[in-house]
Amino acid sequence: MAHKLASSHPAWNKLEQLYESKGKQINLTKAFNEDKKRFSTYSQLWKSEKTDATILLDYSKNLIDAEVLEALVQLAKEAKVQEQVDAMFSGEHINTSEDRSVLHVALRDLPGDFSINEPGVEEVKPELEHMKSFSEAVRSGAWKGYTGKPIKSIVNIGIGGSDLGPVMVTEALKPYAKRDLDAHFVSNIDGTHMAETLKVCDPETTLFIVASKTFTTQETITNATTARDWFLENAKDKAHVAKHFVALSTNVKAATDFGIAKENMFKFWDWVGGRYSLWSAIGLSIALVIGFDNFEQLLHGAHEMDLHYKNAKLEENIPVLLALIGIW
Ligand SMILES: O=P(O)(O)OC[C@H]1O[C@@H](O)[C@@H](O)[C@@H](O)[C@@H]1O
Repeated sequence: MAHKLASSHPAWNKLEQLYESKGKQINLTKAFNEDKKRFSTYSQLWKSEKTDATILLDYSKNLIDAEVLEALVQLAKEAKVQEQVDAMFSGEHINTSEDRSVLHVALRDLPGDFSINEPGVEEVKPELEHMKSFSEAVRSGAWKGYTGKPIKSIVNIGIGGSDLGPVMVTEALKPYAKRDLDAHFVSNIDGTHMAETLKVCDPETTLFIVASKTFTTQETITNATTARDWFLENAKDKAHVAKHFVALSTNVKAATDFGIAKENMFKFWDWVGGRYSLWSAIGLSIALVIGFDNFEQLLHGAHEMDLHYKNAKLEENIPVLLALIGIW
């Protein structure tokens, strides 16, 4: 599908005119005083159909009025947003720069609502099963380090999408965390980040998670090599690496060359963009910290929002409204 600049659509001109004629003078205090229903007009309560979760989207405090909102929705129509959404869910290659599908929504479609036909989608559930058995073994203490002790610290080594998503979710969901399992995230190429982390870790009880879609990212491979050298200084025998290093990657060959055992690899697919990868095997650190059942709940919640995004009309579509207001 050909992409056009947003500014090439007629609604863009309309928005520019609206901004000049009144948009830049919209005053919130005045707007609320003049319209007692402003909050209810420009807010939306989303309710889950499966749980008691609700999300209140309050966009009444943005500098918009009915005419601006209408022009923004018109822009979405002219840009064929709905068609693009449908193209994404049907596996079309909307990632035109890499000529790939964009199917992170398949990672959380556990009920199979979207019937996505793309190689790899059928592997999502077996991979989740692998994450479940592994994370449960580590959390219960059944998974033992090379001297027979249970794991006490995990260190996720990754950068960009292979770091930020898990960092954000484990922080946000801290109340669900297993408190006797320390989680560290090392992303920085500055050796201090790894050195300071290793100071508080014990090689006998530390699990390293090398998270890299490509497994070629310089920062991550450098940090992973530092971690492996540190580990082997203590453990001596390379055979022990299998108990302390796992890989999350689409590049099985490079992870094997690094020395990761096949059964310690958690894979995902090239249709998972880096910035959306926390829902894939990249989320292993999340499952370890909050437990696999909670990780699965996270996937279910995201899937419900995917259903809303796919099915709600543009005027009531929470992600679309937020994106449009972002443009304004
Ligand atoms: O997961 P890997 O392949 O190590 O990439 C890590 C990060 O690298 C950056 O350069 C960007 O491409 C990010 O989108 C990506 O998440």
